[in-house]
Amino acid sequence: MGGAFLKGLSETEQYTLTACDLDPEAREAVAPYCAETTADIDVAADADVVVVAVKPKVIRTVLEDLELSTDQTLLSIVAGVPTDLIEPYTDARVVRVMPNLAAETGNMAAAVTADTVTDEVRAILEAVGEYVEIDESQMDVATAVNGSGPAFVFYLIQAMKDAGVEGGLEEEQATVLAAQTFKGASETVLRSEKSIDELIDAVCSPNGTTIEGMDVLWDSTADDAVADAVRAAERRSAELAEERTDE
Ligand SMILES: NC(=O)C1=CN([C@@H]2O[C@H](COP(=O)(O)OP(=O)(O)OC[C@H]3O[C@@H](n4cnc5c(N)ncnc54)[C@H](O)[C@@H]3O)[C@@H](O)[C@H]2O)C=CC1
Ligand SMILES: O=C(O)[C@@H]1CCC=N1
Repeated sequence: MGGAFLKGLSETEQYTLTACDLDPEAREAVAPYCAETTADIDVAADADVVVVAVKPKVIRTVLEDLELSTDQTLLSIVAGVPTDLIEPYTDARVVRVMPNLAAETGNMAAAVTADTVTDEVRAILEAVGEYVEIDESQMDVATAVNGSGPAFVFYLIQAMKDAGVEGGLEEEQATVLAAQTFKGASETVLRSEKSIDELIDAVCSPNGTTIEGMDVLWDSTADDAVADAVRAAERRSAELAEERTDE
């Protein structure tokens, strides 16, 4: 996720980016997008904003090694680790963000804690996509919707693509048609003033093809399955917080 963030930010040419990772392969992978890559965490002392992008179980070690001052911002993208567990380890202002992998293409959906976000962080998030400001109590569900969400959408694109292949399309043709359809539909939802129900209605020509497919979906439990997936991810995000609290 840190690599996706770096790649997206590098495209904007607005930031001087330094990547710090213990793994040489990880450093090599992001080197084209950074001014510097290093294993030396002390470089963080020179940054205005320090993004912590390690796995939840590693964050404490990293926080113990980071020495930041009050004029710096520590932006944590670590799932399930609340601000109040991070703050005791640092003098920096702590802002919690749940990003997603689409940062890489400048299409990230992110959620950020409203009571700690600064204009500096807003500018970073805006540079690589769209963000919403939420209460930290909503972070677990946001983690499920937009953090884990890309995987759920990949799954749905695959289901649509597979149906296209089964109907006779080439694998590549079906992939382009399914993925571009998700992309176009997403743009429509973001830009249109119509509700999603009104948009569905606009695609359903009277006695046409879409209404036949929609009747199948409306009669199915597809929406329940999606909601169950979001709830399972949300539960796991809350569990991660509890596991951290236990330590
Ligand atoms: N993968 C995703 O789509 C998203 C991930 N996140 C969050 O981002 C964080 C990272 O997740 P991933 O990128 O999936 O994991 P990852 O395992 O791919 O990346 C973590 C990186 O941290 C490095 N690392 C481990 N210990 C370190 C240390 N002491 N100092 C410096 N670097 C160290 C590892 O070498 C690795 O390159 C997690 O907390 C996750 O919850 C949040 C939103 C989306
Ligand atoms: O699966 C995970 O735990 C991370 C957090 C959100 C997306 N990936």
